[in-house]
Amino acid sequence: MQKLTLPAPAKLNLWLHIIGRRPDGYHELETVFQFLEHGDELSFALRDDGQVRLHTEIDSVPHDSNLIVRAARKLQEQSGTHLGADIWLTKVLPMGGGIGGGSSDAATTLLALDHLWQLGWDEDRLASLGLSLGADVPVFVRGHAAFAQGVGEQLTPVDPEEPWYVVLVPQVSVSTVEIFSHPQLTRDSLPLKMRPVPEGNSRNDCQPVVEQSYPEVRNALNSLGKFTEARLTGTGSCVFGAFPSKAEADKVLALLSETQTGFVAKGSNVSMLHRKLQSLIKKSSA
Ligand SMILES: C[C@](O)(CO)[C@H](O)COP(=O)(O)OP(=O)(O)OC[C@H]1O[C@@H](n2ccc(N)nc2=O)[C@H](O)[C@@H]1O
Ligand SMILES: Nc1ncnc2c1ncn2[C@@H]1O[C@H](COP(=O)(O)OP(=O)(O)OP(=O)(O)O)[C@@H](O)[C@H]1O
Repeated sequence: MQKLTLPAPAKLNLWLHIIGRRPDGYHELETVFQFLEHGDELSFALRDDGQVRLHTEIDSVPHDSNLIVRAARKLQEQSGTHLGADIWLTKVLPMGGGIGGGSSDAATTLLALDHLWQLGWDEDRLASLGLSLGADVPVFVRGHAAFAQGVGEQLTPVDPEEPWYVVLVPQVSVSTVEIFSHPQLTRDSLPLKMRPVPEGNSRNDCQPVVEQSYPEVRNALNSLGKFTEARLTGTGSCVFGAFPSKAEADKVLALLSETQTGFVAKGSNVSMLHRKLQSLIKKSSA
C-alpha cells in the first residue's frame, strides 16, 4: 500500500492587531503570518470503503473531534466521493501554542486528500472549506506568507525576511476562546493605512492579557527578551524572537535551556507543505 507523507508546518503571527468585534463574536484582525520549517507530519493511504480512520491518538482530543478527521469528512461530504483514507500523525507541535498545529494538520489533510481522491478542487474552494474548520486554516491551505484581514481569511501574500527563530514553548496551553473573551483585551487598534504592510515591527494585542493570566508566558518573554525582541504568536502560549543565523539562535536556546523549553526553526514564506506537493506533482508528470 502506497502512503502519501506530507508535512504540516507551524506558523507565527509576526504581529497581530485586533481592530474590532463582529456581531457573531469573532474578532476582526490584521496580522502577518509566516511559516516555520518545523511541524507535524501526516501520512495518508487510500481506502475504497469510504471510511476515514486516524490511527494516532492525541491526548484529550477524541477521534471524531480531531481537526484531521473533521477536515477529511467535510471534504468527503462536499465532494461526494466514495473514497476514504487511513491517516497517521506524528505530532511535534505543541497544542494551544498559537503556532497553528491543529489548523495546519487540517490544511495538510485537505490538500493531501484532494490529491489522493483526485478531486481537482482549486485553492479558493479548499480555503473556504478550511475556514469553516478554523480561522487559521486558509493561510495553511494557500501556503504563502500573508497579511491577513477579516478573521484571518482575507489574505494578501507578503515576503518578509526569513530569519532563524527561537520559539519558546511555555508549559501551558492557552485557550484561544478564553483570550478572545477576556474583558481587558484591546479591540480597537486602528486599521492599517500604510502600504506596504509592515512585516515585523509592531505588537500582538493579545500579549498583555496572556502575560497577565499566564506567568509562564511572561517568564518566557522576559528570558528571550534579554537577547532580542520577544513576542507572543497568536493567543500564545509560544513566544518567539528572530536571529540572523542558526548558530546564534542555537546559542541562545542553549543558554536558556535550564529554564525554558523550545526549538529553533527557520522562517519561510513558502510553506514546506506546498514545496513538497509541487515536487510530487512534478515527479508524477515527468
Ligand atoms: C489567534 C489566531 O491564531 C491568529 O492567527 C487565530 O485568530 C485563531 O484561529 P483558530 O485557532 O483557527 O481559531 P478558531 O478555531 O477559528 O476559533 C476559536 C475561537 O476563538 C475566537 N476567535 C477566533 C478567531 C477570531 N478572529 N476571533 C475570535 O474571536 C472565537 O471565540 C472562536 O470560537
Ligand atoms: N490535529 C490536532 N492537533 C492539535 N489540536 C487539535 C487537533 N485536532 C483538534 N485539536 C484541538 O484544537 C485545539 C487547538 O489546537 P492547536 O494546536 O491548533 O492550537 P493553537 O496552536 O493554539 O492554534 P491557533 O494558533 O490556531 O490558535 C487543541 O487544544 C485541541 O483540543
